[in-house]
Amino acid sequence: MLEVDKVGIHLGGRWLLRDMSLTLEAGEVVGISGDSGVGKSTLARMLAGHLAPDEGEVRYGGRPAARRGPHPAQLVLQHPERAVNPRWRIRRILAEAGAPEPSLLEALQIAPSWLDRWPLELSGGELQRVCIARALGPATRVLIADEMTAMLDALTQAGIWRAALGVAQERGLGVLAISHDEALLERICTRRLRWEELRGDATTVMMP
Ligand SMILES: Nc1ncnc2c1ncn2[C@@H]1O[C@H](COP(=O)(O)OP(=O)(O)OP(=O)(O)O)[C@@H](O)[C@H]1O
Repeated sequence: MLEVDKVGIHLGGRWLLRDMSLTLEAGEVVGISGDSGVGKSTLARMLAGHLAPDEGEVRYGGRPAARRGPHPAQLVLQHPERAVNPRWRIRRILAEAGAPEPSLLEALQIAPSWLDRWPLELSGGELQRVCIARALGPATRVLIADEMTAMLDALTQAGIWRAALGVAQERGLGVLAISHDEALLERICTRRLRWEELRGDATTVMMP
């Protein structure tokens, strides 16, 4: 599904990431945790095709992502308001990934009445559901959640993860969850990795 093979990223005159490897199988929910500033978000951006690696290779289903068309790995960030155009109505934001399936909107509990609103007219949790729906277009194989629910209360956080993991499981997607919230990762992940384990002789930590 996803193979990260000894990738490195050189930014700001230094190697920010080097010799990082990781595999993610269909249906897995892999959690990555690590100290602040080590490069987790940079790795997430690279996996979603926002940044090219300076060495190594990332493969999706055995080959690099196609240059055209939707990227197979889609990234959802912590702040949904920074991930949408504030001058677009929700309907148009969702349409960036093609017309969303009504069943997807239902699974994420996106009310039809939201579609004609502006981003500012939704709560943070509601707007994050929209961003997740946009990330779960038909071509998506991997969902990368970078502190996806960090700013939300526990109840909203649980509801959003339940919905996102339900869709991921139904479609056999791989999920990479990056978070400082150890309790959350323990709840949702099938496998966990500490940042140090992505380097060189990686070993995995299996969760019960
Ligand atoms: N374009 C860039 N040029 C130079 N340095 C950068 C660039 N982008 C990020 N960095 C630096 O790379 C380091 C890693 O940033 P990143 O956001 O990936 O860390 P992180 O592990 O996700 O941190 P946190 O857990 O605090 O979110 C930081 O020191 C950041 O300042």
